[in-house]
Amino acid sequence: MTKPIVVFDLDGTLVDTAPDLLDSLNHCLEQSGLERVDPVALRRYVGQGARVMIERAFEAQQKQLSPEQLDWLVGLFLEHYSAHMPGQSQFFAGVITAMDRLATAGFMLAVCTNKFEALAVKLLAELGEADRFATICGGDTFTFRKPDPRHLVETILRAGGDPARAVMVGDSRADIDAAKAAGIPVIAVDFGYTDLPVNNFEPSRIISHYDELTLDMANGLIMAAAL
Ligand SMILES: O=C(O)COP(=O)(O)O
Ligand SMILES: [Mg+2]
Repeated sequence: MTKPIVVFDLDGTLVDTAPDLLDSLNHCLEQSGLERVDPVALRRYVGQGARVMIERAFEAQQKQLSPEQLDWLVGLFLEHYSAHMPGQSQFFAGVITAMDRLATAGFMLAVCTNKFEALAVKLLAELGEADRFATICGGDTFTFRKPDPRHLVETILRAGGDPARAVMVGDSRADIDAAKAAGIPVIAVDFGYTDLPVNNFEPSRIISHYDELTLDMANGLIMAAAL
């Protein structure tokens, strides 16, 4: 039988990337003559990739943004973010041990993120963990991205997994909505980047630390989904 799979979101779920996203976003805003944003505001802008993050920051300051200027800023963001990687970004507490536990028990692991694929691969490689994932799919890997359920389903298929034996772990509405629309159970972490608390989006489970992501939890969710 196909191995079961756990698919992780990246920003705010696997890795605490906020300080570096904030630095690079503020670099872009400064270059455009806008005010810098703080870590609290950043949580409202992250989740749909860099392009949307920049658009949201402009909207919040009621500043116009032409398509050409947005393209230029996305390029500037990529250049700055990529050059400073891995910066201050770190895996969340307990997640490496949790992934070890899952892999030892026969689970495949994958990443489904709205970050650009190249940035996600580079970040995980620089943190020394890219090889443990069967696949790393970004917001530009397909023609659709979370909350579109196909982003998650296609990630699972690319990893060689079965969507009927899968669990998603995420921090935002996009993750939870994608998983629910795909009929895949979803564990939400409550320490990630979201403006509203994750319980509003009704995930299958909520955890506050990766010690709570046990084999029983993952197996139980897959079994319940099959009923
Ligand atoms: O960078 C973003 O905006 C979103 O990235 P995530 O899907 O890994 O949370
Ligand atoms: Mg996230």
